[in-house]
Amino acid sequence: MSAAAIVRGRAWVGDTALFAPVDLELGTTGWTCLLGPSGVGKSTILRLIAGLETGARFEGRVETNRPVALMAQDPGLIGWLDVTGNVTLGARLRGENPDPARAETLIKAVGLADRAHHLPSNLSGGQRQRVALARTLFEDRPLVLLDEPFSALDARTRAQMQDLSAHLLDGRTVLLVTHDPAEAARLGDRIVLLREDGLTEWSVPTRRPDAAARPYDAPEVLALQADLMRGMMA
Ligand SMILES: Nc1ncnc2c1ncn2[C@@H]1O[C@H](COP(=O)(O)OP(=O)(O)OP(=O)(O)O)[C@@H](O)[C@H]1O
Repeated sequence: MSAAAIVRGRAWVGDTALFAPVDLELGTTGWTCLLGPSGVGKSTILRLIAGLETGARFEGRVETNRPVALMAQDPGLIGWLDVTGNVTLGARLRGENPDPARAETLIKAVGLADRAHHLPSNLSGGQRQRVALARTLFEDRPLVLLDEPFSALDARTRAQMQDLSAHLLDGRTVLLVTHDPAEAARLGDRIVLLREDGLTEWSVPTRRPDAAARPYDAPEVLALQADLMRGMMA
């Protein structure tokens, strides 16, 4: 299997079809942005790839051939661990000795250096989301699934975290679920829209620079954003 992940099939919740047959193949590198209306099944696709329980019945084929990190919508932080403890949780659960310097660098990179020893209850929603992002980046996996990872962030911080993620996840396979056409226009090497009738591949006219998000104010990015918005409104 040359792809990093494959999802082929359809899903039901109870007797109701969630989406028509989908055929999604993720390459060995690059960002695929998945957009679509609320409740259509985007998180379900991520959870299927991650091998986790979903609320849906899936008939088809799911394959992955590399270690996965999933950042779910809910940051899922452990309340009695501080920021550093949460960022290094996965490594510690696996019985590894997490590299403190790497954790510190990532915590600084997400703008939380002065919060490293705070508990989640003392953080804002956006700060908690950045802890979850740092934890996902700390996992250092070749296949990374991000479910609305920047949704709680202000516009400036969101752009900064998009830049950081594009840089740190360069060369990985990333599947990003987002509701934000501007985000997809900055980050997508591929953009796919999921609707009840299945997946539609969106044309992405410009190549994304290596290890960088597209500039948020570039005319071609604004045009792609508008085009996506029109597609989502249709
Ligand atoms: N644990 C569950 N049990 C039953 N139904 C569920 C469960 N989780 C999700 N669903 C249903 O499955 C459908 C798809 O949910 P999913 O979270 O995949 O949608 P989504 O496209 O990611 O939505 P959003 O953009 O709002 O996050 C929804 O109708 C939801 O109500």
